[in-house]
Amino acid sequence: MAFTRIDGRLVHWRESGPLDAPAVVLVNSLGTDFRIWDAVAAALSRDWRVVVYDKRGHGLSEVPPGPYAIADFTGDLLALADRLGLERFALIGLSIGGLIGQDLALRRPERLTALVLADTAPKVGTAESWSGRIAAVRRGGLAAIADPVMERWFTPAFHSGRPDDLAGWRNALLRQPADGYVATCEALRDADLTAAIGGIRVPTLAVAGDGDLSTPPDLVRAMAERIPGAGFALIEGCGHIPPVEQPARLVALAGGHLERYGRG
Ligand SMILES: O=C(O)CC1=CCC(=O)O1
Repeated sequence: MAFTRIDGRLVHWRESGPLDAPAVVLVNSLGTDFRIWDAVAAALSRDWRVVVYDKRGHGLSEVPPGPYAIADFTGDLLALADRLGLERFALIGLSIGGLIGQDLALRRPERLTALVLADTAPKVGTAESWSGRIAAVRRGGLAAIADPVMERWFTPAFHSGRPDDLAGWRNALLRQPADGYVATCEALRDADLTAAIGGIRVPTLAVAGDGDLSTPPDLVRAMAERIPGAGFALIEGCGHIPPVEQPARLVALAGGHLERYGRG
């Protein structure tokens, strides 16, 4: 693990795999830090230079005052890529991480070799749902929303079959900075790339957990249908967080897409 300052703000990041291999950056969802990628990074780092990082407001990275916008996260990612000397890279983005990937593909397509959009959409949730969540966290902290979030993150089979893992990931959510969480919800509340994503020209694969309650498969499929040439694949037995619930299946799908396009 490593820390670096970008624009004066501390960023927590880690890389693995051969430094001379083509690069892939893994971009997190709301309320998670880069530990969700451990199994995926371990598998991909056999062939790829894998970079993970805690986006602003999360994990051990700094929590600048909100509200944030998707463009802020995109700028942070580009600045980190510049610092690490990644001229071009593939991106696997989960949920808001996928929104950041869509935004980057629209703003700076020349920086991306390939895009994997996992459990995401050009617009996630509604203004009302985000406002409700923001108010709940401001009142009661992350504990106020942890149970319904766990229902969305993981399938009933995960809840019943892996209770200790469930408790651990619930702890991971509870320990995210509440101010950073709220500021990120504000970015999600305000983001709508629906009209823009038809302009994406980066080779894209969309994947969705069949049991995802946050960005259900039909929403993810509809996004793929708007992006020229994008593929779509379903991950069975999976909620909103495939790198935790079905890492091997995500690696198989994303790895295939990276092999095809990510070496460019
Ligand atoms: O917390 C959730 O509902 C899941 C989620 C929505 C956007 C994101 O990044 O995660």
